[in-house]
Amino acid sequence: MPVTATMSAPQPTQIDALRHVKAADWGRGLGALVRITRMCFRHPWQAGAAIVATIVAATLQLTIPQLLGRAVDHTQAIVAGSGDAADRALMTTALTLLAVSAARGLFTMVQNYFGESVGHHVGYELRLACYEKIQRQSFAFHDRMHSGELITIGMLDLEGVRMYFSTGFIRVVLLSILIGVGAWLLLSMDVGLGLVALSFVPFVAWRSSVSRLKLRKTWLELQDRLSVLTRVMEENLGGIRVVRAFAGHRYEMFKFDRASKTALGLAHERVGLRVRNTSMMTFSFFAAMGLVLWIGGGKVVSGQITVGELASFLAFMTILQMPVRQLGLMVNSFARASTCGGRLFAFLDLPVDIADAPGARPLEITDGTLRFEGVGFAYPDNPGKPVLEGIDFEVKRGQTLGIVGAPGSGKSTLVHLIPRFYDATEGRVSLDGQDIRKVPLHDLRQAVALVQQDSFLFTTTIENNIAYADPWAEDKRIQGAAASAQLHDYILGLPGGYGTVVGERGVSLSGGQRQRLSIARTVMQEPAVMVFDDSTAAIDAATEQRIRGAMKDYAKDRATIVIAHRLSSVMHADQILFLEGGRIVERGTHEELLALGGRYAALHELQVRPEGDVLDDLGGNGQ
Ligand SMILES: Nc1ncnc2c1ncn2[C@@H]1O[C@H](COP(=O)(O)OP(=O)(O)OP(=O)(O)O)[C@@H](O)[C@H]1O
Repeated sequence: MPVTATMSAPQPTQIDALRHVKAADWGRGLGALVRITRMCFRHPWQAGAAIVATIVAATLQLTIPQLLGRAVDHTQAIVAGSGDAADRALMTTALTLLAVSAARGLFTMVQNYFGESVGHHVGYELRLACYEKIQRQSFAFHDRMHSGELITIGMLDLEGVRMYFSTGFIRVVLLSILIGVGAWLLLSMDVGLGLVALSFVPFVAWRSSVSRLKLRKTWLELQDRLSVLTRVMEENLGGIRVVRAFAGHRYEMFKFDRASKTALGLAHERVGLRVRNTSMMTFSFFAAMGLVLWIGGGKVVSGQITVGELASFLAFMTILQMPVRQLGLMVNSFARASTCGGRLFAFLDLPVDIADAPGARPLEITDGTLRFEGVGFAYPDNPGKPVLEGIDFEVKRGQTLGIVGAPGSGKSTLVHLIPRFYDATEGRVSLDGQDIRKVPLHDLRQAVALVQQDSFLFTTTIENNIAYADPWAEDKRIQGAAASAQLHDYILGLPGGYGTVVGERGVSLSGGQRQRLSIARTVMQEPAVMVFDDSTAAIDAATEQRIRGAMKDYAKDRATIVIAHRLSSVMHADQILFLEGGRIVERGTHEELLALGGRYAALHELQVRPEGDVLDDLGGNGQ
């Protein structure tokens, strides 16, 4: 009975929403900040130590201006001839100042160390979670999400979240104490002068926050540009052969230059903004300082305050200047963490559509029979257009099923349903009677091996590439698998033998050698169902036959599916399916299909008869 898939795939709209997480999404941003803060406090010792150290360091820092003021007054007393008592007082104050500065340095060190440490722990946990999510997401997700975008989330967004604790949270504690208590101390010394001394604070705090938010906006745009640049570069490197073959370097340079120019423009804008704001903030600070000197000087002359108290005011202002300027950094850190965290968590929270069903029972292989019953499938981005319809077949252990059909007829899609790269949208796929959606994915993928069209190789030794499914396999087994794939002698001829490292994406091997290496890798897996998806296209017919001969015994223990455009690759199969527009339009053995005189027979005719004869039949003679 047809079963309709019920699991919820990440909908295209969810992926688009993730792509467009904006700074203005306050609800999501606030949620992200709460979540990051909770993650930070999952390391209570480090977080607690950082907060306590921050409070102590800030308190110590606030005593410095008062000590300085006192030292100035003692010095004045010495100058006025107050004698030994003033001398001793100056010495004590100087030593206290030294001790307070050293202690403050020490606590700042503890604050930085543990603050960073919390960030690194959170970064580590999120990095693993991201990587795991990427591994678990379905092909449907990866079809829609470019790898450059995933790298941006996993690297840049993660960095924004990682920095939050030390540059955002801890800074709130530090700035609250420094600005709050500092302002109170200033005002309690002299309200009028205190207000003048603090006059630069609102302006600098406002400028710093506004400019940081503007810088943040340009940073987000820059990040978008950088992600485009990464994508262009990644595609260029991946398709370097196509670029060279088509002499496409000028066009590639044009694309890269266009993206780089926008990034350069944004970088200039950012520098301009920063320089303007720094100058304005510095000016307002020194203007306030000038006023304090002017008014405070008058008060000293009139005897309302001492020189030491005036010095304290100036020292307080200097100490306050930095944290007030850093308000912008703090605001930026919050804004960055909320957007980056919003996007990161939106990604981490996306549903995984292809996953173990609740209560999945272990897969039990008995007869090794694969069955498709009324299977239909449509890709998620085009649900109204089925790519497969009404697919029924059965293939047993020891049997071979051949699949042929024009490009785009749905052959690869069909076999991608077996290891659940995608889930059928109609009907049922079963292995030994067990619905493949109801068994653990790990069991299923161990039982199904797929040699794909694109034979991807890891940048490691040939031996490691072959033994990917079983890294602890004995050399004998690895060499046996290579021999079945007709690759053993070739590997022995290489300078490093099985230890030869194949280059990035296996570029140092030819297409046919790469395909044979993928076949050897699949042989190592010892699956119940083995699928060759046009994986001998780059191998000559004679070698392919030798591979088939060498794998005869091996094939007895498993069901084999072979997709091929070359009919000699499938004519030996127990059953051949001819696909057209996602439907099986013919089925039978090679002989039966030839006798039928339909599409398969026509294709056979095309492949075995000389080209001239075929063109004659088609109404042309090739002239
Ligand atoms: N990831 C995808 N997302 C959306 N549509 C897809 C995707 N992959 C394939 N298609 C579409 O599904 C149809 C069947 O493609 P499929 O790759 O299964 O054909 P095929 O018979 O294996 O072709 P070929 O012989 O060229 O490998 C095609 O129309 C293709 O455009």
